[in-house]
Amino acid sequence: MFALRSIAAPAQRQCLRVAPRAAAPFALRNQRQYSSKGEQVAKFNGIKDANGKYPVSLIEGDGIGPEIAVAVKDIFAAAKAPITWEPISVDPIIKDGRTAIPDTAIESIKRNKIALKGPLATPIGKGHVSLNLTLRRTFNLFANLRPCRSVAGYKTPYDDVDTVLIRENTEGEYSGIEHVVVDGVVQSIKLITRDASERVLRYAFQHAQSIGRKKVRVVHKATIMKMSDGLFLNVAREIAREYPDIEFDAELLDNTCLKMTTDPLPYNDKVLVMPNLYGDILSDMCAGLIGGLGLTPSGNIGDECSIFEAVHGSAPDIAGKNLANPTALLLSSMMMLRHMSLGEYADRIEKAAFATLAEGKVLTGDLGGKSTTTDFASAIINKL
Ligand SMILES: NC(=O)C1=CN([C@@H]2O[C@H](COP(=O)(O)OP(=O)(O)OC[C@H]3O[C@@H](n4cnc5c(N)ncnc54)[C@H](O)[C@@H]3O)[C@@H](O)[C@H]2O)C=CC1
Ligand SMILES: O=C(O)CCC(=O)C(=O)O
Ligand SMILES: [Mg+2]
Repeated sequence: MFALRSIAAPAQRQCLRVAPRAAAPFALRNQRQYSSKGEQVAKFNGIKDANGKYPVSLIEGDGIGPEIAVAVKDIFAAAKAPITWEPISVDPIIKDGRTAIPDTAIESIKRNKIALKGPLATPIGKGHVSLNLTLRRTFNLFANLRPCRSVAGYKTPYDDVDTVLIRENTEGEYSGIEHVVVDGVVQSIKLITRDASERVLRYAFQHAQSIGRKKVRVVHKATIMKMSDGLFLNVAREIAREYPDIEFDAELLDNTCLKMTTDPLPYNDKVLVMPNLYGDILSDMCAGLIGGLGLTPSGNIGDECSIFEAVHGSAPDIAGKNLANPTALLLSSMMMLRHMSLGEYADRIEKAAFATLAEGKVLTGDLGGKSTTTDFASAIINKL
């Protein structure tokens, strides 16, 4: 039925028209929400504005960010989603010698309790600390939820991929604690704490329950990082005892990479949870299994507020050319709508987006098409 496309040979990719996959939307549907301490908390409790709409802080971001943000805004407007965008700038400032985001941005996100974010570029080797990390730390967004599902109509060597990856989001290898020991010798500290491990692991078990998965797997390298990954793994074993109905096991990261790229389907019944950098890398790898970074969403989940963003970065190689695929940010905004209990809008928009992808007539270059970001957004709007 499908023309086989090779991830390694994008030039030979073709699209076929197929019926859209039955509505099986991204995570957070029927989501129970929990605090980092594991208590069930009230659903999203943002306050509507005078027009009866929820204000959402919007960080358009760098590179392709503004282009894909316009696409999402146009689609939301066409779907009459009850959202008022509140654009904010997170241009870095230095506060007490550290990279920080401006107070106006912090106030906006705290007030609205929710934000949609485009990609933010990080300078290499020098300059400010990653603003993505700064946001996650500032708002204590302790879990990064990264689901990845095959898209009907876009054929890759792997059919029906449906992985759910949860990444510790505030410490680990991303701590950025580095110093020069002596000239030519630097040290970088991977910080793992019991507290941060507990809250993300508990979230992983609760998320597994809420989406009906019976298995949680920790991905680690405690053979080598015996103390840091060892602590994460030990905490996982402790938390697992609180969830006797969920099967728990652990796997070494390198083995996970091998197995997922050989046959990802055995991962479809599991929730994977892991320290920060492993989740960063594995989530890009998973995107590769289904057709690339243009397709994968994510949510940074915290107790007070949550920020939704694509897995991808600012894509400087295609920025400013109207070539980017807005699907990843759009699906992130669907996760956001479901988080806000606005699932009926998410269902409608998602159906139109998946139908457009499945039809294969209007696709961006990353999926083998020739259409622009704007054309793709218009095609979705036409289906709404
Ligand atoms: N959460 C965030 O804001 C993230 C930010 N970054 C930052 O982004 C910058 C660029 O990083 P890269 O390594 O180039 O990774 P990237 O994710 O920006 O791009 C990797 C490749 O995927 C393609 N791609 C990404 N998103 C796409 C989309 N929506 N449609 C079509 N193609 C897409 C790009 O064209 C590029 O070939 C860096 O400064 C990095 O620090 C990287 C990852 C996440
Ligand atoms: O902050 C950055 O520069 C990279 C972030 C990243 O790769 C991610 O969140 O997946
Ligand atoms: Mg990444």
